[in-house]
Amino acid sequence: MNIEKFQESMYQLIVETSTKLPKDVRRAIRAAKEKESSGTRSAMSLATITNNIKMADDNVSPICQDTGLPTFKIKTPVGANQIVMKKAIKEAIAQATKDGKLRPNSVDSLTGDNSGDNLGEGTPVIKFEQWEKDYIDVRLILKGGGCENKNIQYSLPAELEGLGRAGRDLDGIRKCIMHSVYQAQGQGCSAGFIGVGIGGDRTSGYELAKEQLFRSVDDVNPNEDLRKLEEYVMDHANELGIGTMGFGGETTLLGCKVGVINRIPASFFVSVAYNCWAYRRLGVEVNPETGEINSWMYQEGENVDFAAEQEAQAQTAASQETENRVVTLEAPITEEQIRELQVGDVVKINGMMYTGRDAIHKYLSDHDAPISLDGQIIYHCGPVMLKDEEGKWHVKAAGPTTSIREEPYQGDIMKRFGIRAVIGKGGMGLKTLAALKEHGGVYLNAIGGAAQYYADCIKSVEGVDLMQFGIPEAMWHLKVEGFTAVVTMDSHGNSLHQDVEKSSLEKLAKFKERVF
Ligand SMILES: O=C(O)C[C@H](O)C(=O)O
Ligand code: SF4
Repeated sequence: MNIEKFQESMYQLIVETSTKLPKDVRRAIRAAKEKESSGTRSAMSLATITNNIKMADDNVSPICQDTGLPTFKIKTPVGANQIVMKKAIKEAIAQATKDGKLRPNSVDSLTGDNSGDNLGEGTPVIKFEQWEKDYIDVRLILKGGGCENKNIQYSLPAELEGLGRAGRDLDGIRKCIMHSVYQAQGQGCSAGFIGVGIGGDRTSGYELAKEQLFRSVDDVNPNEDLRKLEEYVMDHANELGIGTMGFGGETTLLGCKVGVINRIPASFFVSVAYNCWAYRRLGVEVNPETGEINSWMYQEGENVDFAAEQEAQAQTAASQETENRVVTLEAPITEEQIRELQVGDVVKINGMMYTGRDAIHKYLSDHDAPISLDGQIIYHCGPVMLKDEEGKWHVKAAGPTTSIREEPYQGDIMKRFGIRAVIGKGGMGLKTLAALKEHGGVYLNAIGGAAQYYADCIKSVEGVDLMQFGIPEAMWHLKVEGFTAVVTMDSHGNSLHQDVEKSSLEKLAKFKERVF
């Protein structure tokens, strides 16, 4: 095979997957958008999401800054050399990382060192299988960490919150799936897609669940029981009211695909792979002699380019036609300014903010801050950054990361350094809520996955500290303009996340009765 050409084809596949959502996913997102009434938080979030999809198309830049753990599934004709193919894929991955199409995401689990090129022990994942056909089928999924953390595996029989007993039958499986959507709340950047694997052991069950994410959103399950189950879940999961980003709303789930394999008598696993709206998976058919792409997969049917939606959003933003109050903030922020904010307010930020995520929060819990954070804003974000020839940094993608991971540290750090606002996504817990009240702080929810939209709000990179933690984990000093987020936890003890969790649990309990 022409291996240079094959490497080029793999590079194309990687770039396309990271920057362009497949057609079936776009249609599902458009349908969700059409269901939300205008002016609501969910409608505003979906408008930002569709705008972001269009920006990623135009900029050929990552849809979301978390480009995940690249996972390749490859089927080859007998005799194809898998060793050289693997090497070419790794080189294509390193090149795409260098070009800012992938974030350096491969981290040594013991030392925390980022390899910088996405290559390392176990990354990327490349799985081969042989088949009788005469072409190579390569599929790629870039599934980010936030939604991966919301995967869940049930061992039946089980006692489920809100739903009671789930037994070893189709109805027990139904309960697990409904519960999996509930437990994800908005933290996996809902509205999401789920792949479900019934049976197997813990490993093959999860494998099967992930495999389902390679199915087309609008296919029909050939197994009659599973078809009914998928339809049931799609009909009812949205009644949980979790909505986009967990803001409450009409659409919580965009797709549900279920597969089944045999199990052994003692084990009965239901494994769920949760994928965010930024459902980046594509595939190509490759000629095994020339290494060229014969055709692209998931490209049937209508394409939605979201150009009209982007236009409409520009008009809405201009007239600020939202049912919420819009407040402009610029750091340093005073306690009085924070105390005025209420859950539901839309905040537009100008001026400085500092990124800080997992490594920084751990570091700040027992070190001094490299700069004064008094009155400042911390952004839970691990951006994609590129350095130009003059050594100047540029932001290529910069959406929020899941905030709940910082729950053990956040409140103490805000109090100790005088931080007034944190921006992230998915909300935080009771410890942080209490600290916000005591200290006078606010939690702002940005739209998860909207990495192009937020990169555009960042006007310059003014500096960086703690680079030893690697690009996603360093503390970037960012100057922003018109950076929009929603107050979802205020200094008066209110939390939209807590409210949505409570109401969705009540709604979940409605699905307790046997259906199958
Ligand atoms: O690592 C990130 O940038 C985000 C992550 O995918 C998340 O959803 O929390
Ligand atoms: S930030 Fe959200 S959209 Fe991006 S990978 Fe994480 S879960 Fe997905």
